[in-house]
Amino acid sequence: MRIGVPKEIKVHEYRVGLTPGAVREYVAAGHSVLVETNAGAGIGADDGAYRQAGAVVVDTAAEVFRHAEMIVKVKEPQPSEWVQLREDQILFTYLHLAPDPELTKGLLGSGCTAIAYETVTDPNGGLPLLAPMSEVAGRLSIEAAANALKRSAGGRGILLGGVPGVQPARVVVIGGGVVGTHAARMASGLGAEVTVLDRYIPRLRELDELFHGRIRTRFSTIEAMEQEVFAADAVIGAVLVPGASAPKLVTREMLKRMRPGAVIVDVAIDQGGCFETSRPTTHADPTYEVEGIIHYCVANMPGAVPLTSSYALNNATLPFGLAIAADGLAAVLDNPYLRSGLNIHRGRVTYKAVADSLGFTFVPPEDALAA
Ligand SMILES: NC(=O)C1=CN([C@@H]2O[C@H](COP(=O)(O)OP(=O)(O)OC[C@H]3O[C@@H](n4cnc5c(N)ncnc54)[C@H](O)[C@@H]3O)[C@@H](O)[C@H]2O)C=CC1
Ligand SMILES: CC(=O)C(=O)O
Ligand SMILES: [Mg+2]
Repeated sequence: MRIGVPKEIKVHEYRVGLTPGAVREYVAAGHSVLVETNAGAGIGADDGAYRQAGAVVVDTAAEVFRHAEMIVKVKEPQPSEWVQLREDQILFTYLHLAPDPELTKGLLGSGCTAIAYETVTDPNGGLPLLAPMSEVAGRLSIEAAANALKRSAGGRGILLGGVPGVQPARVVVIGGGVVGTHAARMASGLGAEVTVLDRYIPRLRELDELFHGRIRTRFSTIEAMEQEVFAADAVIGAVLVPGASAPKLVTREMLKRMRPGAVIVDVAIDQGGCFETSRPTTHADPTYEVEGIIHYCVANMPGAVPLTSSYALNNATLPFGLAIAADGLAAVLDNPYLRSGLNIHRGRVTYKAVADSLGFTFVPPEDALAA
């Protein structure tokens, strides 16, 4: 198969769909790889490194989109990218369609087959292609909170870990999955007081074991949420209902009862965010204030640490990308992980939570692929 890797064009997005090492694996398996010039600049991989790995380096994204049978990216296609997609093409990348009707319509109109990293699902309900970036974003969320809490940034001026004799910050993490666990690990490691809210009790048990009592866990009810959020210095939004728009768990009214200068980091913003007042921001201008609360809502947090993130992402995507390259749509039909990753195929929405969120008719992947 001919694989194409355009340079990422989202604001301050420095990751790359394939590292030179991943290119080498595709080439070793008999595929050809087209890479846009400078696609790897953000991870210090120059065109020479890609050529050495066996890629053909081309001058423009247009050449990549014209010739490739499968496009491998990181972020959801931007408008100038989705207009270049076509019916016989496979797109393999993060999509986050539920909060994005324009992108969904664009992909439907292109006729392409779009497989979303974030809904590729293992037999236990785990999300193996989301997990590595959730690990990164969870860890970064505490750095973001620490920065925004500084007085010079508009925050309360509290140091996460405090110092001997002065109490540390209270960090509340809503959602104890991958993002939440890694946020809790960083925050407790820095000495903050950490509480994790989740509505899945087995997960709370696992966290209790994992942290040996160094964090508190609470079952997520409206009452628990209010008590924790009102007393928090920083709140991390880390919930997920796979593929669906995030539930709005903290309202604008609730912000009025929070501590002035407290910070919210809405990691779930890529699925629409779990705070009523969240709107996507970029690394160029990451924060804004509502009701005296600093909001950090960057939808591509791992893009800030592209070296770590690109390698972590490629480790996870490589076997699936190779399977698609080997067998095309047959791999998507046969492999249950990839079947659950299929979000769009030839003008149909094939992921139920996306269809439900946006009001489209859901067509099961098996039916869409058989048509
Ligand atoms: N902004 C960014 O750059 C990035 C954002 N993310 C996003 O972070 C979010 C979380 O991802 P993961 O941790 O991987 O998901 P996950 O599936 O591992 O964890 C989600 C957790 O939320 C819990 N949950 C669901 N509804 C809840 C509710 N109403 N109240 C309390 N808990 C609830 C679930 O029980 C689960 O434990 C996703 O939206 C993901 O796309 C991930 C990576 C980067
Ligand atoms: C998961 C995601 O949205 C990201 O890594 O940017
Ligand atoms: Mg997005």
